Amino acid sequence: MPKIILSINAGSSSLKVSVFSYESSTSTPKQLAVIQIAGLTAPPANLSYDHGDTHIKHQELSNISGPEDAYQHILSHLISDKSLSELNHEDNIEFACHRVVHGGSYTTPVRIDRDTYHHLERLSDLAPLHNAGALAIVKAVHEKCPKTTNIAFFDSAFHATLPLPVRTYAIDPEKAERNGLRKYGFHGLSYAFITRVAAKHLGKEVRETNLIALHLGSGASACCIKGGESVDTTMGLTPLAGLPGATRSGDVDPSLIFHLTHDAGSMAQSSTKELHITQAEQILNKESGWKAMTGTTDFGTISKKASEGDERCRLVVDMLVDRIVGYIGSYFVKLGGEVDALVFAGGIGEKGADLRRGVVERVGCLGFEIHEGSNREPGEGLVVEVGESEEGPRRVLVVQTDEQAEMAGQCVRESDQLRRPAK
Ligand SMILES: Nc1ncnc2c1ncn2[C@@H]1O[C@H](COP(=O)(O)OP(=O)(O)O)[C@@H](O)[C@H]1O
Ligand SMILES: CC(=O)OP(=O)(O)O
Ligand SMILES: [Mg+2]
Repeated sequence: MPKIILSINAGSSSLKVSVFSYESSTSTPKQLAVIQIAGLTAPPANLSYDHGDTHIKHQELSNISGPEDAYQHILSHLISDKSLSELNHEDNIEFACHRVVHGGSYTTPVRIDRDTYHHLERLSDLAPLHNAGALAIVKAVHEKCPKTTNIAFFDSAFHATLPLPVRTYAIDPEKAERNGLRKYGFHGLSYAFITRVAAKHLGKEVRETNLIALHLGSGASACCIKGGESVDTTMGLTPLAGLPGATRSGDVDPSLIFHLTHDAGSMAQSSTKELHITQAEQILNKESGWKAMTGTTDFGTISKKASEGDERCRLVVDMLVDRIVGYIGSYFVKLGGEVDALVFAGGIGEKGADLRRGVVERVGCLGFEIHEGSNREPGEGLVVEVGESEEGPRRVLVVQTDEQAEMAGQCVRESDQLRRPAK
């Protein structure tokens, strides 16, 4: 009887769940269904579902107010789908894999027990848009599916290889050490997936592969990958640093916040007993980014309006391109010019042809060149070439990144170990 894995990805604007089956720890997990509720930050939320012959796209949902609600809805949907016979009861789920954005000092997946749960709870303040939602779902799985083993996979783990000078902030070293104040980096499950599939596509070993990878979704980041390992990334102590996002400012002068509000340090209304968010964090994480500049979090709409002459939308697109090319330049230097490919991924990276063209044109001086036809219509496939040159260095790729598949793959490989409670 195949075993079932539910792979749960709580992003800042969406909840994505993939259902996998597997036979043994040496087999490849088989994807059975993918279900997603998007638009959590821009109601109404909408559901998409793909399983066998059932394809639901953008079915509007009312009464979904957050990731926990979204999870309950997804679980009932999966269980009531009679054609998904492998999952007709909660007890069928052996593992639930949870994408937890901030893992602090954890560098490998961990089985979630009472201790790890409380440890992760304490990290929630560092990733206020993410960890709390993921933990609410862990709780829901624990209550609804008591036979399921919960495993946390960390977005920060891929960046455990960041060199000391890169991960160090120029602050008091003792205070930094005591409080864990350093660059962690995020979107690591996505970068691990991207590195593996891009290396395979390029016909190289992972340990020989150098990439400049861009994960551009509601949260956006870039990563410099040398010999298959992260050597720099744009997010920092929290996912706020680096590129701007849907509701995040990205990098600003740290003093700016004191000019934007007079009570930066007081607790925001959205704070709860479990989660402490200051006004400063609330404004920079939830009330900034392109939502603040254009009124929408949907970059597809912004991009379209920009091409129709809307000045604010044009500014948002140009600003994002400006920040991205700055990081590409920096990472190109860090890789000594030895770059196998520039990779676009995440909702915007995968769907935003105009943005890809804008970025690649600006880094033309480094030898990258877009192929207009394949960029417009990238075609199907996990890895697609959109650059002019399809051999040699300076390739431009679009990767359909899949954080859920990354977790399921790791879970299967380590299933014998993960099944056992920690000593
Ligand atoms: N056609 C499009 N062009 C550019 N961006 C798009 C398009 N369609 C969707 N997007 C953007 O993709 C983003 C969602 O990306 P995704 O990686 O799924 O997000 P999350 O951060 O929630 O995981 C949204 O900001 C959405 O606006
Ligand atoms: C870390 C992060 O920003 O994740 P997401 O893009 O899914 O919001
Ligand atoms: Mg995401």
